[in-house]
Amino acid sequence: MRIDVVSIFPEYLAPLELSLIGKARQDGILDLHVHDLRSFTTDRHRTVDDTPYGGGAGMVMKPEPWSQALTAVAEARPGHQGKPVLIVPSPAGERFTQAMAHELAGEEHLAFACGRYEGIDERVIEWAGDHFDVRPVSLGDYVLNGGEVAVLAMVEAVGRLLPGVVGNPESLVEESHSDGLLEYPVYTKPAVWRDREVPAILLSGNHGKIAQWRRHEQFRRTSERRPDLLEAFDAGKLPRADRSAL
Ligand SMILES: COC(=O)c1cc2cc(CO)sc2[nH]1
Repeated sequence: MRIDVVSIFPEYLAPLELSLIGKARQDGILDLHVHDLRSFTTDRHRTVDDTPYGGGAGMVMKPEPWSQALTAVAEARPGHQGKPVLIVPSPAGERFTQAMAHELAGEEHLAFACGRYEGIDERVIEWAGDHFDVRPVSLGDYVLNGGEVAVLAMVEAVGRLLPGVVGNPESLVEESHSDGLLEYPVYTKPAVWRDREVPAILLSGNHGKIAQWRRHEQFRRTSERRPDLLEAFDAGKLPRADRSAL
């Protein structure tokens, strides 16, 4: 997978050189390029923003530098078929979910446009539709100062799903949201820690009972912390008898 990120703060993406994502880049699994939007300006001051039409506080990102940067990105991999996906982090975007992470992990080429200020001139989003599958995306119902932190999160969420990135692919199966529920609690040695014992079932060696206990805990946690997920969950997957534990 190729990933291109455009930002006025390219150094914000430095953490993507670390840990599993950094190793994926060294291993050639992930081909990540970060571009400074200002290198696509033509004026002496390398201007990327201006005042908003219609008034209001703050500044808006000018369209021309973005069109230059995104054209360069779209042309970066002429060999590959189809339009790259352009993710535009935005508080007004569709919600980023694990399902979307899985969907994006199947793409050949992802591009991320990191807005700052009050956002990017809307005409860029419209224009980009000729070159990209444009997806405004939000990490959640809160507002950051720019798209970079959202991109760090999304690149990690997507990158870790690529084959060869995490050591044991099994660990991707039983994690929160992989089956629509929150994950069960985990424990390790010592068996007793500060007078707190590990649930006895986990020491029983009875793998059927352990699996049942873990499933109960998934439903209990989801019911307590994210009832919205439970409503969305396909009730037919859990026999009624198991719900009695909730
Ligand atoms: C959860 O917040 C976000 O995903 C988010 C993305 C962006 C982009 C901004 C600059 O236009 S502010 C902002 N917040």
